[in-house]
Amino acid sequence: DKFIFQSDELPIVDILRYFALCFFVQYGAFKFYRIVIYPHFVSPMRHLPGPKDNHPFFGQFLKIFLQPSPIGLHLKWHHTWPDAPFVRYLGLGNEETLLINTLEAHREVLQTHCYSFVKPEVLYRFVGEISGRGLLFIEGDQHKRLRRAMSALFTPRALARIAPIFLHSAEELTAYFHRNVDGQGRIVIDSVDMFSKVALDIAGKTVMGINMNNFGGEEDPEKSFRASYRRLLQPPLLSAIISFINTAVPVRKFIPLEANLGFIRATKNLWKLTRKEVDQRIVDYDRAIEQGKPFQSAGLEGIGMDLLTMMVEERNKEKLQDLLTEHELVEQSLTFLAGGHETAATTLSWSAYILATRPHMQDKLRAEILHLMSKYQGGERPGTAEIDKLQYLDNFIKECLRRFPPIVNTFREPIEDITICNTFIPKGTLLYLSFSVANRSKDVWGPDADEFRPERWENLKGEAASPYAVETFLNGPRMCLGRVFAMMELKAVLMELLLSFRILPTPELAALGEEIPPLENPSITVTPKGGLKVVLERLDQ
Ligand code: HEM
Repeated sequence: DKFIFQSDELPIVDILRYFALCFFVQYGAFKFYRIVIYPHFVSPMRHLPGPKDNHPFFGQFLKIFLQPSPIGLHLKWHHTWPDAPFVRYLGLGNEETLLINTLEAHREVLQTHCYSFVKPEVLYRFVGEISGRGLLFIEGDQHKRLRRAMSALFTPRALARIAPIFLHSAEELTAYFHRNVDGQGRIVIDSVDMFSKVALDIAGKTVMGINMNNFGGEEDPEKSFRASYRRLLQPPLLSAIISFINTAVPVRKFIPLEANLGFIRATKNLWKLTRKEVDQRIVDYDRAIEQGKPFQSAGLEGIGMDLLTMMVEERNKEKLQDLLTEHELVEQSLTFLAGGHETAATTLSWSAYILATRPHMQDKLRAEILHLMSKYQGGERPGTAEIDKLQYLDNFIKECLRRFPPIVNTFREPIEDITICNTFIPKGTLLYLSFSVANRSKDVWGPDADEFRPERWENLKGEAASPYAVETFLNGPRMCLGRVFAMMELKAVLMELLLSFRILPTPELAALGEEIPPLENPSITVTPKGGLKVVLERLDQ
């Protein structure tokens, strides 16, 4: 009996062992092929130009993060092979990655063959946890449909309903500075932290019609939007490292360290807070309509209209309940909040840095604004259409967005084998788009591409006149939907600030001269390392 029992059992155990062994041998052989053999001896892209000093397993992955700047290595490769449409390098596990390198290659990927590319999962793991899937991550026909619906919120008419909020918030900001100046009419601010608060305050009002009150009151670290975003966007080093590893290998769920758990808690909190607002808005909006009253978000005090309410309006008007489900409204609100606030904040801190270190630009900008203001009296402010006509302000912000694009990079991946600029790219290859590479090409912008020169926008020539010469908002069907919105916001804040305050460098900043401050790395945004302090001095001082 014993013998029969054993002979029945053994084959199952043996079979399992055999399968396990086969699985591991095959997996090991496959990984060996993908990591060692394929990229070096088989890949059709192996002869493309690119760095060859690869680590046997990490490729260039570690080097990118050990640089003093998150954009340095890609810029260096661009300058080494300026004419190559793509620069090939190896990432973690020798994954082949193509840096989109020339203007033509950008146009082909983003416009001509836009829908042959999707955003890879790696990008979702990079920002999607914070921004939600929303319009940013939806693909193909679904994207076309949602984009059409969302575009209704960004027409000039729709933006005119939102714009007064920018001016109002900018006035609130300067009032806050006035209240907090010292006896000499000065206040030292960390522009990174301060503008992050400002931009989130504006996003709270314009996206969801709520007052996040980032300039006053107690902050509950577990509950406020601000605390959650700060935890996610300015994470402790270990948390940032885990996030970067998570983009390559999805390990987030398996790391029980506090640095990771804090990230997960902050993300959950953002979703919870946003869902609460969306659910409430749908109820309040429907109630107002039933009662025949126009709906107005409580946080806006009648100043303007927010995107969430406009989405609910649009969903009712156009019968879009299948497209704009409650879940979709949450995702979309998160996309607008995340997409709009840290980007604008980063641009404002770089603007403050430039204005503090280049006083002649500040004087010129203020003179232009004061000239416009001379037409208005008694605290009255021009509308956004008038502000938009300020040519130097426009050039200044465009140059800021060109020279300091706030986002480090984005990714694409072809959904089929494709040939772009005579380069065969197999399905699933990772394409890396560096905003700084696109915006700072010397071939396009000339030898002074790295200099900050607003005047260059007065007379764009040759390739610099192409929309693809600046990719800060991207181009083509997946271009940023909030571009005009963002420009209005930036102009309103800078205008108000320059009307009341002189921006001066701190002694540390003055010591840097025109040298660019060091940057955070790793980071999603191009942000000065450890913040960037400037002094604001009342103009009447
Ligand atoms: C300086 C400010 C901003 C910058 C630099 C910026 C940049 C970008 C970039 C580069 C993309 C494309 C990402 C990709 O496809 O990989 C994008 C997409 C998007 N942005 Fe912005 N953005 C800014 C402000 C805003 C604002 C204020 C909003 C909304 C209130 C917004 C909403 C969106 C949306 C909805 C998309 C997805 C578009 C689509 O895929 O169809 N952005 N943005």
